[in-house]
Order: sequence, then structure tokens, then C-alpha cells
Amino acid sequence: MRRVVCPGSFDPVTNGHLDIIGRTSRLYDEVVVAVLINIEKTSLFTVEERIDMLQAVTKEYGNVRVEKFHGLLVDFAREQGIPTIVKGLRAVSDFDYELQMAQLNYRMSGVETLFMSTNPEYSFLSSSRLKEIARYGGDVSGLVPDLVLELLVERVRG
Ligand SMILES: Cc1cn(CCC(=O)O)c2ccccc12
Repeated sequence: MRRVVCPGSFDPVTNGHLDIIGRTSRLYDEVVVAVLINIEKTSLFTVEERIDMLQAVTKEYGNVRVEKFHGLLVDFAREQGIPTIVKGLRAVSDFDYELQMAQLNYRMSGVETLFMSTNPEYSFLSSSRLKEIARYGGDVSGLVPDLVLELLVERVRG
């Protein structure tokens, strides 16, 4: 069983995330989407809400499992018996940090990191930018799944 882990905060999941997860699900037997629990960071959605959204929007792929984790990603990967991380790269600006993390993770644990180019349609997308726009009433339809759009608008304007 060839497994891979796709880590992130997913606060909330965007179409950019979904694009990478969907393409990865066609390359591996199982994709574990790992939602990071970060108590230092205030989030718009709870971990459980983020997991529920991810489960709903990845169900159609049939081989995606959503889990939560805290601490080191490589510890989670090892516990899950997953030898490979897949990260989406949006732009050159992502590369520096991601390369450093990949080298550190490999040195610490032998877990490999594979990079996948983000669909250019979403290369500008990040959850934080999205939340900012939604907070000021901007239209983010088409950038997140419809289910997420509803919950996002309700939450920022609630
Ligand atoms: C482009 C991209 C960024 N991230 C981290 C997102 C985050 O930390 O919320 C991803 C996670 C899965 C698939 C693609 C991506």
C-alpha cells in the first residue's frame, strides 16, 4: 500500500489544496491529509470543522483519509507508516522554506518530500488571503469549494 501525507492547516481548505490532493490521490493508493493542530495560532475554524470540510470535499476521491496531528510532521508520518510527504508549491517564494523543511525532515527521519506544482489557476491562493477578502465582503467564489464558501461567509460575517 503506497501511502503519502499532505500536511497543512487548511483553515479553510481551498481549491488550490484540493487540486493537489486530487492529483496526488491518482498517484498513490492512499493520501492522508494531515491537519496541523497549532495551539499558538488562532484559527477561524476549529480543527474538527476543518476535518469535516476536508472529509466532505475529498470523499469523491475514494482514497483520502483526513487525520489531525500536533508536533513534528515526521513523527506523525512515522507513526502512520508513511514514507513520503507531498507539498504543493505555489511560487518561487514557497521554495526556499519548503526546501529547508524537506532537507531537515529527511535528515531527522529519512521521510522524503515530493513537490507538486500548483495549478497556475490557484498559484496566488492562500487561506489567509482568502479569509481577509471574505472578511471585507469580497467575492471568493470559485476559489474554495461551494460547501466551504457558505461556511466561510457565515463565519466571517456571523
Ligand atoms: C499550495 C499548498 C499549500 N499548502 C499548505 C496549506 C496550509 O498550511 O493550510 C497545501 C496543502 C495541501 C495541498 C496544497 C497546498
